[in-house]
Formats: sequence, structure tokens, C-alpha cells
Amino acid sequence: MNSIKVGLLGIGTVGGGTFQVLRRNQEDIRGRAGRGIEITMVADLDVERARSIVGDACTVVSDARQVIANPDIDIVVELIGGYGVARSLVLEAIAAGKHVVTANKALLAVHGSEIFAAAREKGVMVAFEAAVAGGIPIIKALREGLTANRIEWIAGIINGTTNFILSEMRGKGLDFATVLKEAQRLGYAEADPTFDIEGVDAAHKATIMSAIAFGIPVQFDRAHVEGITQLQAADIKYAEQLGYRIKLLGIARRRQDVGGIELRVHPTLIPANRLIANVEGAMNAVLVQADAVGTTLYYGKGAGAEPTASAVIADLVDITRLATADPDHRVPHLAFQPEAMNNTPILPMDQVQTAFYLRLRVADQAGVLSRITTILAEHQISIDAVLQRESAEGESQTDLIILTHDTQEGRMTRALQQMQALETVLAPIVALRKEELA
Ligand SMILES: NC(=O)C1=CN([C@@H]2O[C@H](COP(=O)(O)OP(=O)(O)OC[C@H]3O[C@@H](n4cnc5c(N)ncnc54)[C@H](O)[C@@H]3O)[C@@H](O)[C@H]2O)C=CC1
Ligand SMILES: N[C@@H](CC=O)C(=O)O
Ligand code: NA
Repeated sequence: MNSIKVGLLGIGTVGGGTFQVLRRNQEDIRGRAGRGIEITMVADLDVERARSIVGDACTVVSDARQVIANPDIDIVVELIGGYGVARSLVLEAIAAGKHVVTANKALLAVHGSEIFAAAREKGVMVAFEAAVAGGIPIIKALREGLTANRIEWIAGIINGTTNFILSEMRGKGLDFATVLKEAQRLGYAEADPTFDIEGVDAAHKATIMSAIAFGIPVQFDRAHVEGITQLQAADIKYAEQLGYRIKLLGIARRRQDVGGIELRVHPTLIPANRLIANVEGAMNAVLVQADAVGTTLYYGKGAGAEPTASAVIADLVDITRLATADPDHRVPHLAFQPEAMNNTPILPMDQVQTAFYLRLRVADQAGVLSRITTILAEHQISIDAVLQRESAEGESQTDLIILTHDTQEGRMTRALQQMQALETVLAPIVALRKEELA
């Protein structure tokens, strides 16, 4: 059988990796796919650099629309990134009857519903394994491997850049800016690294997973997004003393009790003895709790040229195998058949249920602790542990660290307002969420 013909839009970090791995492993890939998979055309604004990567192996153009218009191309691989031109190109490729592979989580988290609807209409596939946790086959696992289960929650380290930064800061005492530069040099960071450090990239990925896990539309605009830029070294240290690590987690949780779904990204304390707490560097890990199988953990490289290429090529093989299948018998884009999707709402943050780590800089006076514990009790927030440490500011001030049991976030917000208003509380209170993940 003739090779399936692939057109690449964008040959940067991931595109370059895809080209190399496909060439290196072409015989094995042919053996698995049942026919050859060949990149025959590449579009990149930087034509010279693109040529230096592909040599004479394929046609290089600067205009992506030439690839889409080429009738010989069966699959268009979008590796440009962003919400703008990528959206138009993907929709145009679908309209031209091409199957699409994309690593673009930003695009799918925001415009996924439109894109999947267009693909269904046209009977083409849009595959996106690389968009969540790079090389880890988490989309495959959630959509196919766990298909028997009712998924209860997902918690993941799904941004390599921020995990790399947190690991290097904790392990080597390096400063934030130096480590971020290194993450950019290694090709982990997004074109705009604020997407990484402000939690946006992780929220894109959590949004996509929430749709697949719970059969809801992709709704990035409903996700709660917090990054690591406000995190202070003191809290990383205190967390460690209490037996916790701080990780940027993406969490999607079904809340049967209130009929909603929590969708949130924020720095989170997790017990240091959990496997996921020991995921370091640019590695990713996704923990899934499901009713039949119990807990499963997926670990591996979530960023970088070849790990991400591994997922892009897995999608190319899937499409090659299924291209001739009746569209109704393919795996649905979001795991559930379109008519089986539901509108369970994403909960507002004040309804989220979680435990907290609090750090209060207080005057070292009698009665301060009791006033604080009284406020927490008035809001029905129970305390798990209290730690008092001399603050860096000297003897007249002290750091009070409190771990709470699970509570409703709305209660904590109100308690924090009251505690912050106390004269004896001398600095903004640090409040971080804490999850036992058990
Ligand atoms: N770098 C990584 O580790 C991972 C990246 N991704 C995603 O993969 C996609 C690509 O990321 P990277 O390869 O890192 O980006 P990159 O910035 O290295 O490559 C993008 C390429 O697209 C080209 N380009 C930009 N606008 C274009 C246009 N209008 N027409 C044609 N070419 C154009 C650029 O010249 C560049 O070569 C993004 O959606 C990213 O979020 C996903 C997982 C991991
Ligand atoms: N910028 C992302 C790349 C992969 O999705 C990350 O750091 O994880
Ligand atoms: Na993946």
C-alpha cells in the first residue's frame, strides 16, 4: 500500500523531533501502522531553518495554506501553537477533508468544541495525544484504557517547566529567573513562558482531561488558574518540615455531593511520601482515581522534542490504521459519543473542598494563637497541625503555620478576611491548598 502523506505546519522543537523520530524509526512504524508514514511537505515561516532540518527529503514552503491545499496530503500536523492562526489552519484543514494531529493544548482547551464538531461533520479525525503530558499516553489511557470506569478525580503534574523550576529551586537553591531561562533553552517552555509559570498551560491540559474524564465540553474559561510566581522559598521550606512537597497540580474532580466538577490549577502541598511528590525536573505524572481500577499513575516526559514527537507519531499511526474505518466506529474525540456528553457544571472556587496550609506572620504576644483558632472554629474549619517558628524579622514576630482539615473554600476565604484584619497579623497571610491524594 502507498505511504500515507503528512504535511507539517511548523517545524520548531516538536516538529523537528517528529521529523527525526519518524525517519529514524520508519521501518518499525511501517510495521505497526501497516503502511509507511511520510512527511512530504513542511510549512514554516523560517524556510531556511526548515530546509536545514529536512534537507531534500520534502518540499518546504512558508505558507501553511499550500500544505492544506495539496490534494496529496492525507494528514495535516499542526505544530505552530497558539489560539490565532493555528485555529484557522486547523479548521481549514478539516474543511479540506484532512485528518489533523495537533500538540496544541491552548487551541483545544479554548476552541475544542468548535474543532471537534467541525471534524465530526467532515468525518475526519483530530488527534491530540501530544497536547496533554507530552509523551505520556494519557489521552489513550483516559479515553480507551479506562473506558470501563467512572473516573472520580485526576491530579497531575502536567507542566514540565514549572516542575523543573520548583525542583531546581528546592534541590539546588537556584533562583526562579535562572531556572526559567534554562527551561527555555531546553525547549520545555512555551513561546510565551508566562503560560507556564502562571499555570495557564497546566489549566489548558487539565481542561482537556476534564472533558474526556467526565463527558463535559472543554471549558477553559471556567478553570481556576494559579501559577508559581507568588510562591515563596519560606513556604517550600516549612512544607518540607511538615512532611509535604509543593507541586503545581492540575486537578479535575467529580463532586457527587453537589453535582459539579472542580477544575483547578494551583500550587499544592502533597505528602512527601507519595510517588507523585517525588516527580522531579521536567517530568510529568498524572494520578487517576477511578471506581473499578482504583488508582493508576502515569509518569514520563511531558515536554521536549522527541518525547512530544513520540505522541505525535502515535497519533499518526492511529489515524493511518483507522483512516478507512467508518467514522462512527472510531474512538470519539472526547471519549463519549457526542449525544452522551453532559452539562455537569464546573463549580465556582468557593464550593471547592480542600485542606489548607496557612502561614501567618504574627506579633509574638500571648493570646494571638487563640484568636486565630477561634476565627477558624467559628467558620467550622478544624485544625490538623500547628507549627510556630521564629521569623526572619526577629524576636518580636513569629511565623505561625497551620494545617487544616478539608473545608469548603468559601469558608476559608471568609476566615482569612477576618484573620487578616487582626492587628497582631503583621503581613499578608499565605494560604496554599493541600491534598492528600489518597
Ligand atoms: N515544546 C514542547 O515540549 C511541547 C510543545 N507542545 C506544543 O507543540 C506546539 C509547538 O511547540 P514548539 O515546537 O515547542 O514550538 P516552536 O516555537 O519551537 O515551533 C513553532 C514553529 O512554528 C513556526 N511558525 C510560526 N508561525 C507559523 C505560521 N504561521 N506558519 C508556519 N509556521 C509557523 C515557527 O517558525 C516555529 O518553527 C505548541 O502548540 C506547543 O504548545 C506540546 C507539548 C510539548
Ligand atoms: N511548556 C510545556 C510544554 C509541554 O506541554 C511544559 O513545560 O510542560
Ligand atoms: Na500525552
